[in-house]
Amino acid sequence: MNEGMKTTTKKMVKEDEIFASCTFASLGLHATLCDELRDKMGFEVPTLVQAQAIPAILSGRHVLVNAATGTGKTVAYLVPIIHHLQKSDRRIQRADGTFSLVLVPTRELCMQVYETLQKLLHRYHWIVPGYITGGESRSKEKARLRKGISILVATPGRLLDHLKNTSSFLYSNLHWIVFDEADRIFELGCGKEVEEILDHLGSRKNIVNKDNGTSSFEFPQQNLLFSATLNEKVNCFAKISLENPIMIGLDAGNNALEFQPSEHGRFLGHDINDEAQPTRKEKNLIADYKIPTQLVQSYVQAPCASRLAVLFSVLKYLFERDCFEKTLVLFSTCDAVDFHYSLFGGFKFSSSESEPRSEHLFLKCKIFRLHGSMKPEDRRTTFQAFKSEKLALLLSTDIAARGLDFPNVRCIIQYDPPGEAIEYVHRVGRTARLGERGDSLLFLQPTEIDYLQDLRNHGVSLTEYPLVKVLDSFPVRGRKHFVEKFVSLESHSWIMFLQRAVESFIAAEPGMMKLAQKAFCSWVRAYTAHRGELKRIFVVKKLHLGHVAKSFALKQQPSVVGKSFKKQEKKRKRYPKQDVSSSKKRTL
Ligand SMILES: Nc1ncnc2c1ncn2[C@@H]1O[C@H](COP(=O)(O)OP(=O)(O)OP(=O)(O)O)[C@@H](O)[C@H]1O
Repeated sequence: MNEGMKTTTKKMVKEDEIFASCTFASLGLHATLCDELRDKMGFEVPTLVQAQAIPAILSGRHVLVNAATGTGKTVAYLVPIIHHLQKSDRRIQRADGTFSLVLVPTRELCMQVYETLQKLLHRYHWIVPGYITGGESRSKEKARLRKGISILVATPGRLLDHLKNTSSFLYSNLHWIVFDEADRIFELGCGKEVEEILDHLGSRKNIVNKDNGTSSFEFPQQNLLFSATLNEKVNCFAKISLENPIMIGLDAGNNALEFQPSEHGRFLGHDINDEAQPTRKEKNLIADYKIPTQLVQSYVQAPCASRLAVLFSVLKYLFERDCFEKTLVLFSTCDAVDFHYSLFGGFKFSSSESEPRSEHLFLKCKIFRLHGSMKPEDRRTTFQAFKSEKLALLLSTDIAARGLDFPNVRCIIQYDPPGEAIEYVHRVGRTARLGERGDSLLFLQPTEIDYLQDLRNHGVSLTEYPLVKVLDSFPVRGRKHFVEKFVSLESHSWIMFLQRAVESFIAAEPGMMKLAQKAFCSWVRAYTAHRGELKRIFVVKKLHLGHVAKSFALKQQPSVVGKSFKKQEKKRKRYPKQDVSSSKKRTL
């Protein structure tokens, strides 16, 4: 382990691989905005992607940006929009309604973009930022929309709701539509919503433009697509919605992607949910993923029955020996997050069984949890608290996997593997941001090891984490143990000792037992939801339910689990597609 995370985190990136050798002013931005970037945000020079994207957006062309996680894409699209709005001949007013729409896939990302906007607009009180997102009070949102929001950040579902039901929402001046995390927006079943949104915006725009051409910009409406990963749906959407776009961050070969001539602003009549077969060129576009070069990526091979004890040990090691600042652990379901949150927060332990009074909390760091079934208020509090903590652990579903910018997260642990390799990229992208150091650790069971090949196919390779050294560093019953010959993880004395202690803790706490059983059921359900090619790697039939039970510190597999699992399997066979998408949504 010492050789693992600790030494590898020294892998650093050179400044000129992240930052450009020019100034914000030289990109054509207004002097006041440059001051704002320096004084309010602390940004002295643009990042490489900002140096490319800002002039491109200022030029009025459609833009598609593909850049690694944590390279400053948010500012890259917000700043040119603010530049145009602040220099408009006639000061824009709230009564003018919405000029720019930023679509994002999650509530947390919505808040994050909104906060950045607030800072950037500090000196431009007449440009009003706002957000609308699921889980908030509709009537308060309606009131805000009625007053007028110049730059609106929104999640697709709630935006569509207001487009249909809030007559006072004025968007006849809409000039920019930004798709942040574009590929994610088109996944999660949002593709249809996006199409409907564009339908509303497109048709209304035509009608209003006929009556009053209030647009004060010299170029037509701009569409901007941003993501660290692209997929076929984005390609398909880009082809029909971007006219003669500037493409940034696509390799020379990929730039050859042929864009069909399209009527400007034409979004409709093309179903972006169609499983269109990508052409060879489009396949090239999604072949290799951009991962921060300084990120150190490892995997650990842990048999199912020992997974929990391994996770516990790695976390203890990270916080106590390596003094990692912040760590994010990703799970496949909300129930799994709840279970581990309660367990990690309550599990006390003594390394000597004969002295139970010397028990102390096993993990001594602050622990947070984040998932889609929490109340919006709790989600917001966690999000803010984890941001400002110096040393903490966040347990989350994939809700934290995209776009979120938590400072000083040093390690990402994927306890449950992601689905598509694309998700792997975004998950690990929560660390090693903007040239900072970072580590990631992917848990795999021995039966899942082919997943590494799937990642390699996308140019992502991982090294094995030196687990045994970590385990050997923990004393059992007050004594250091030295394993002469390593047989198997399950028979490692520390793992056996810890597993027994956790199982006894769960057995003695009825509340914990319930959480464990619930988490178990949904974990198995989520496992069945792996799609396409990945079904070959994450084979449900290979799961040993007794061992899975152990990974939730249950001494045996509860009968209810077996029934639920069989029912789920039956349902899956009957409605394969429907089941997959609904499971995928539920996990957030
Ligand atoms: N020019 C700059 N100088 C210094 N810091 C910057 C600059 N631009 C952006 N940042 C900071 O870099 C971090 C990453 O930015 P941002 O969240 O926009 O990245 P991203 O590319 O959108 O990442 P992801 O793909 O994960 O969404 C943020 O903390 C942001 O404040």
